[in-house]
Amino acid sequence: MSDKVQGPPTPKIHQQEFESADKSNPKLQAYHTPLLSADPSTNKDPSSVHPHSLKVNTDLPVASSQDLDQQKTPLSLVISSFENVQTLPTPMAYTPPALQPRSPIDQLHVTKRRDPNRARNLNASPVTQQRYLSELFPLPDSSGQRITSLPTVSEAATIDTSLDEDTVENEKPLLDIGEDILTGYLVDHYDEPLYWRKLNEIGTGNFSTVFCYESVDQTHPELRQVAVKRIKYPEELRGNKWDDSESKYTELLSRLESSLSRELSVLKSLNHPCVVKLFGINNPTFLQSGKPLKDLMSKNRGLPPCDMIMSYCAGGDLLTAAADCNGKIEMWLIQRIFAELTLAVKYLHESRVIHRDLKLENILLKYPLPVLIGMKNSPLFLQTNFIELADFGLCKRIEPGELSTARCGSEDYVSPEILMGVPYDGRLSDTWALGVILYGLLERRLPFDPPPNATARQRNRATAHRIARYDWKWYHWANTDSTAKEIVENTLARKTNRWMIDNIHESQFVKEAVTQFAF
Ligand SMILES: Nc1ncnc2c1ncn2[C@@H]1O[C@H](COP(=O)(O)OP(=O)(O)OP(=O)(O)O)[C@@H](O)[C@H]1O
Repeated sequence: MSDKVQGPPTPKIHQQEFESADKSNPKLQAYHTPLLSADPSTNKDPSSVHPHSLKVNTDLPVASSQDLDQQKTPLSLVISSFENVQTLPTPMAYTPPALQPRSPIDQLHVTKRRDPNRARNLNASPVTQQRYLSELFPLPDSSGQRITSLPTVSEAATIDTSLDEDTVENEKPLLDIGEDILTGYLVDHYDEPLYWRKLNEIGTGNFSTVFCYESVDQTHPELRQVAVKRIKYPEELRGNKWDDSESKYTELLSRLESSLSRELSVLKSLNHPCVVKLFGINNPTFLQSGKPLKDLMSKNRGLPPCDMIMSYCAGGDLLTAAADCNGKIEMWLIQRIFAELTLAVKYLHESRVIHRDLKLENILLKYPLPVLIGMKNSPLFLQTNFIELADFGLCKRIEPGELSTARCGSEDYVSPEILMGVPYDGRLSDTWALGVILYGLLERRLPFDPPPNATARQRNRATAHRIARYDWKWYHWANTDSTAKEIVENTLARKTNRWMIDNIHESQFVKEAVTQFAF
């Protein structure tokens, strides 16, 4: 059904000059931040722009070049190969009007982040950027500040509201047994608290900091080590400084609440070996209430922490793992990882969930890469999954045939139709991102990076520009055959011809691996 929806013609994109943070170093390549726009009333908060973000003016459907001329930020210093990855893309961040003076344009920022050090806990400072998106329909003028995920009206979370007020009233007080001890409750077992001890920080994203915890009593083998994803609340909502009678805060709070509830409710409903598991939560209200933040705030005077207790992936994320070995991952392992990823996405799509943020950073390895490689000759090889797909902060439940409008995702992985702001089939945008991932693993660079040996002009061209023109090609694999190539060629393609997840699943490359799995 969605294929019948025609996108606009390929946009004309004007390339303009930008400022370089270090013009003296020819090795530094710029990642480009396209300026997109959806709501003419939207303005940008200059303080919200990540210092490493780069904006390049593009003539995409909604922003005039004159407006875009006014926007300049420092370069993102990125080397677009795994050898020297410094930052990689961050999801699009949308800045609602907030209290800023109104500007003639509205914007959707695609910001950069991704320092592989973040996953190695090398004092990576949490990035203050926020994820997200713009909507095709206008946001209320009162919607303030930069916020996490912005659910749309049509994307409201599916929450179990059956318990609501009573549950909240009768909830047991949390035990306070030291700041390194986490009290948590398993999903649907909210009467029995369990305890974990903090070990270390294992990752940080725009919306959360992730820690490794070990179980205090060690009774449940599966729960011995867990990842605890602690939600970072938007600065504006931290502490008790804000005035909850002000509509801009109320709006921000309800968007945050809706987004968080959606992520939790989807995660709670999923059960697949290749998808990260939500074991529990530090406070049952987050899973039980239809309005957890408001309920908890009224009791706590301020936002209480939200700690999601999840399955732990000791190998960290695939981007960092690939960077650690300069992207040199053997073909059998690429095939294995990609086949598992295909199973995960197939499961999601069959469960009517779209992920919308598929990328190397969100593919977690169950064990460190050398351990996985060592498992090749072990009996466990086919019996255990190697990856888990994580970060459901932008996911959405869809109805059959439903098109989405929220413009969200991460710069290098975003499909042309999302970029152009037309209603899109989220399943096809997910398979586009799968094509980007597989290309990245094969070529050790992302498909819409400036080409190797790029001219200055090519380097300056925005990623969005290349995406909108389907401008990618093979380099390492130009003269070599592989069954993997057909997947990339059929996913980094126009939506009318693009493969769905079942096509990928049926491809020789994936089928060969999947038919051997015993998990
Ligand atoms: N279950 C886990 N096991 C091990 N590491 C994890 C786990 N979950 C997350 N991490 C690490 O923490 C990082 C951030 O997690 P996640 O992507 O869920 O956070 P986020 O704030 O939603 O990020 P983003 O800014 O991409 O939206 C991951 O890239 C990964 O390195």
